[in-house]
Amino acid sequence: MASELIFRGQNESHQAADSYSPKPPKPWLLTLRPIRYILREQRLLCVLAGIAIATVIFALLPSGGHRHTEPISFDSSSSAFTHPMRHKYYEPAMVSGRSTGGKIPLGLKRKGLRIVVTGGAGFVGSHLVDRLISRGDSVIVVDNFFTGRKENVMHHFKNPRFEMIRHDVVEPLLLEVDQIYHLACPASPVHYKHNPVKTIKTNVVGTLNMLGLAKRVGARFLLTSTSEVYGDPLQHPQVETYWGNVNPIGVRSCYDEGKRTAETLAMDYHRGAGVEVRIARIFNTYGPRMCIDDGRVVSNFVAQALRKEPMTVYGDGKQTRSFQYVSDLVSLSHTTTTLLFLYSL
Ligand SMILES: O=C(O)[C@H]1O[C@H](OP(=O)(O)OP(=O)(O)OC[C@H]2O[C@@H](n3ccc(=O)[nH]c3=O)[C@H](O)[C@@H]2O)[C@H](O)[C@@H](O)[C@@H]1O
Repeated sequence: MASELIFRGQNESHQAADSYSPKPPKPWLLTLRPIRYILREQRLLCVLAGIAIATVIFALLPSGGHRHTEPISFDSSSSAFTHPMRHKYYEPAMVSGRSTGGKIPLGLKRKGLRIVVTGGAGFVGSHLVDRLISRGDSVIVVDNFFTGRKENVMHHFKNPRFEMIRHDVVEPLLLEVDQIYHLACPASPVHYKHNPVKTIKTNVVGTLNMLGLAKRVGARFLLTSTSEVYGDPLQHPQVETYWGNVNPIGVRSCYDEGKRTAETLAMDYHRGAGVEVRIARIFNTYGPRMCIDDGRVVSNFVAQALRKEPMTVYGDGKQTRSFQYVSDLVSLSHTTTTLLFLYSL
């Protein structure tokens, strides 16, 4: 009995000890429980979520805190940190029409633009490349060397801001650039009549490819057109609103109509796809690096004069042209890219 009593007593005390009376649950512990579970069991998920949150935070923060705020004037007596600095600093974004990005400490020079010059090894193109490089831009020359020559740009070969690609614009090309100067095409009658199909293909397909590139990367586009879009003009001098008098089936049509189509394409990409385009109608240009066998009147006359040969005047000699020196053209083309839509040079 005693043992029974003892046993019962033990049993009772055990029961008393076992009788579970939970503490009132803390509500915040209940909410933490699933989080603790996720932290313990889904570590990979947590790491990924952390990365995503950090990415969102860094993307929302401005990359250069001072860029979207008023410049801080460290010393009211000094103008060095006030508006002139901001003006200088904002300039590249305005020129390219979009931000050049990156964190640039105050006081550093503006970042140059990345520019592709098709036909950049040619007579006009190489002078344009000189101008862009001296301005501080990075230039990629694309040329198939049909009329262009490496010698025209070889003085830039050691410059890290210069690159050259042997490429025919008739084939597509993908480059990350801010601006496209599209000059590639034989411009002398001797050259373009030599291969008319290639000439019109360069003007149409080549321009299409370069405009496609401009659209894709958001680059500003300059088309170098020609006075030949006026054909045999009935109006003198030709104003930009004059539509011309062009023979669509003549021996010069590959160039004349090719450039007219190139202009149409440029304006359609502008209206239809929002590409920023400029068109420069270039007249008869002369200057250093012009090919001696260019076939145009200035090079012919100079070459004949140097050889002490008689100068050949075609027709009755009463025809007129507008002539310009290449450096004048290059500085105007550069202005045109910044300012105008259509410009007869
Ligand atoms: O002046 C222009 O706007 C255009 O010049 C050239 O076209 P073209 O007018 O035929 O240029 P040139 O070959 O230099 O001829 C100019 C004039 O001089 C004459 N000429 C040319 C060469 C020559 O040895 N002798 C000569 O009398 C031509 O018959 C023509 O009337 C180019 O095809 C275009 O790219 C350019 O835009």
